[in-house]
Parts: sequence; structure tokens; C-alpha cells
Amino acid sequence: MTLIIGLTGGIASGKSTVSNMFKEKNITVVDADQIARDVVEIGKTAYKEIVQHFGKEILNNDETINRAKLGSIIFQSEEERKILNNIVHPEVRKEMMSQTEIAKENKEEIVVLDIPLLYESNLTHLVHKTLLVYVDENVQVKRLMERNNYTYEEAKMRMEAQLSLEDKLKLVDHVINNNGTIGETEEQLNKLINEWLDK
Ligand SMILES: CC(C)(COP(=O)(O)OP(=O)(O)OC[C@H]1O[C@@H](n2cnc3c(N)ncnc32)[C@H](O)[C@@H]1O)[C@@H](O)C(=O)NCCC(=O)NCCS
Ligand SMILES: Nc1ncnc2c1ncn2[C@@H]1O[C@H](COP(=O)(O)OP(=O)(O)OP(=O)(O)O)[C@@H](O)[C@H]1O
Repeated sequence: MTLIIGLTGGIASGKSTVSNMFKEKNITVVDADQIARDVVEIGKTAYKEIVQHFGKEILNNDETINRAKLGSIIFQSEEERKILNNIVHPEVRKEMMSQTEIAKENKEEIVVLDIPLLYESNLTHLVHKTLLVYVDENVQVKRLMERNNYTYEEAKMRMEAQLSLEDKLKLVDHVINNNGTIGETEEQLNKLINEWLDK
């Protein structure tokens, strides 16, 4: 049976870092952020609905979605965020389920669903075990500000659009603490994979 792991975290907690480690070990990762990008490509249903609601102001010159502009709207307003989520999330869910089915048909031992909003969107029924990439809040703000060149306020606003990592800690099956070095993170991941494969 394929073991389905739900990988989650908070913005800039290190999910992509861990998901890349899974990929390097040839473990399939179904990436919700990537799918959320694919389903809003020009001409797709979600793209049309986004332009219809948010207007052409959120488009770049080449008509692709200006993600920074759309982000600044939806992270400032819960109402607008819900509208965007309602457009994008059903499409993301469909595609994630179909990619997971393929991994199951291929009898892969482990498949990882990388879902930032695993708890916020109540998607835990899709997975057997959950794994949180955790960092302290001060580390999270600092890494987010550095990675995205955000001000402190911009970073905090995005973090506040999600359940806190402290709250997620109480809900998950497994935790990787990513406050330390990348090497320390990989060591924790290796241990977990061995546990799952019962080595
Ligand atoms: C608002 C958008 C255009 C901003 O794009 P941008 O390239 O700046 O960010 P990116 O997509 O890489 O997301 C970065 C992180 O932001 C957080 N985030 C994204 N969307 C949301 C949301 N609706 N609510 C809370 N956190 C979110 C996640 O932690 C995600 O990993 C984009 O995030 C988006 O389309 N969001 C809606 C779809 C969604 O919920 N995606 C997240 C997983 S399905
Ligand atoms: N252990 C670490 N030590 C130092 N920097 C790290 C560590 N882990 C991740 N980072 C850095 O922190 C930032 C956030 O990490 P990453 O992009 O993996 O987070 P994420 O959870 O995938 O973010 P998002 O939710 O925005 O997609 C990146 O710039 C990354 O290089």
C-alpha cells in the first residue's frame, strides 16, 4: 500500500526545502503551490474567473497574472482571500488527487502531498500521516523577509493568513524542526523515512 504523507508548514518555514529532499530521494511530491500556479495559466477556467472578479488591473503586460499584485490584495483582506481560494482550491484538489492516484497505481511506497493549507482547508482526509516543517516565529519572519524582500509588516500579514505553526504543532503526527542547519533537517527526515519504511 502506498503511504500518503501530508507535508505542511507555514509560509517560509522550509516546506520546499524538505520537499526537494524527498524528490532527491526519488519520492514523488505532489506540490499544491505548483499546481495552484498551473491552474491559473492564461485561458484556464480559474484564470478567467480571477480576471472576472479582480479585474484586468491584476494582469501583467503579457496578460499573465501579476502574483505580487494579487497577493497584496488577498493577504490584506480575508474576504478577497476566500474568493480567490474558492476559485483556485477546487481545481488544485482535483489535480492533486489525480497525481496521487498515478503514484498509487505505480505502487510507489511513499507519496508526499505538499500542502501549505493542509489544516486550514481541512484536507487531512487525503493523507495517512501528517508532517510539519516547524520553525520558531522569529526565524520564520526573518527568512520570509529575506527571501521575498518583504517588510516586517508584509511578512506578518502573510503569516497571519494561516494557522500559526504553534497551533499546527498540536495537530500533526510528525515534526521536523527546521531552526537549525539544512544538514540537521535532512537527518531528521532520513530518520522518519526509515521509520515509515520500517527499516
Ligand atoms: C496570492 C498568490 C497569487 C501569491 O503568489 P506568490 O507567487 O507570491 O506566492 P506562492 O503562490 O508561491 O505562495 C507562497 C506561500 O503563500 C502562502 N499562501 C498562498 N496562498 C495562500 C492563501 N490563500 N492563504 C494563506 N496562505 C497562502 C502559502 O504558504 C504558500 O506556500 C498565490 O499564492 C495564490 O494564487 N494563492 C491562492 C492559492 C493558494 O491557496 N495556494 C496555496 C496552496 S493551494
Ligand atoms: N535550515 C535552514 N537554514 C537556513 N535557511 C533556510 C533553512 N531552511 C530553509 N531556509 C531558507 O528559508 C527560506 C524559506 O524556505 P522554503 O522556501 O523552503 O520555505 P517554504 O515553506 O517552502 O515557503 P513557502 O510557503 O513560501 O513556499 C528560503 O529562502 C530557504 O532557502
